[in-house]
Amino acid sequence: MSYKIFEEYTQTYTQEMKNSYLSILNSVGEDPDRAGIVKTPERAAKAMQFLTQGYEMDPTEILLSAMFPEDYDDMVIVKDIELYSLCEHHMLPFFGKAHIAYIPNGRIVGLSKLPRIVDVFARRLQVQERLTHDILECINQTLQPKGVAVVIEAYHMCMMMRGVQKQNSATTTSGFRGEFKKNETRNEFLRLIGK
Ligand SMILES: Nc1nc2c(ncn2[C@@H]2O[C@H](COP(=O)(O)OP(=O)(O)OP(=O)(O)O)[C@@H](O)[C@H]2O)c(=O)[nH]1
Ligand SMILES: [Zn+2]
Repeated sequence: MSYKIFEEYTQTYTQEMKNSYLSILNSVGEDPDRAGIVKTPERAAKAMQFLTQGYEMDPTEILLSAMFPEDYDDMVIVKDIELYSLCEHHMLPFFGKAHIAYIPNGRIVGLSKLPRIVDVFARRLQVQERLTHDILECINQTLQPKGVAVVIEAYHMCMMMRGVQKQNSATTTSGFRGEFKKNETRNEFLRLIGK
């Protein structure tokens, strides 16, 4: 897509979202012309575009852009990667941390690319289980390591500020492929991330 077409597409999309937020303001009983919120439909549209920008990004391309041949074949762990996503049921935030490990199979990946792909998948409407598997499968299929593991711990605002209203219940999801299916390897990873 050329820059000009992309700009037009973004502007159309912003305008559509702006109108939607305008009608939400009306629906909640607000006066959309009130000074404090007159620009809110546009701000909210831009915020939502930011929070869902992952649909426009290609995580495979990100990993492929920084893969290097290397003989290291022990565990690589990047832990405590903060994430912010939106649950697809209520479009309310869920947030927490991802921990990722892999065992290289002749090549390594630039470390920053792991948090980058977490963001690509987190900045879409998600459920925590799918987010975990999206990250896991992307690394498994693109890097083809000897093993890969992903653990996500998150708090869901839809369970905190509404609905069941539980403030301290974190949800943990995990996925393991290859070598991490073995208890010994999996336990080493869980110990190193403090679980
Ligand atoms: N499995 C899973 N469920 C989620 C996630 N985020 C939100 N949910 C749940 O999605 C469910 C949607 O259930 P519904 O009964 O259709 O919606 P609801 O009436 O708003 O449910 P309550 O939240 O219980 O009030 C709720 O149980 C949420 O807690 C997630 O990442 N994974
Ligand atoms: Zn929800």
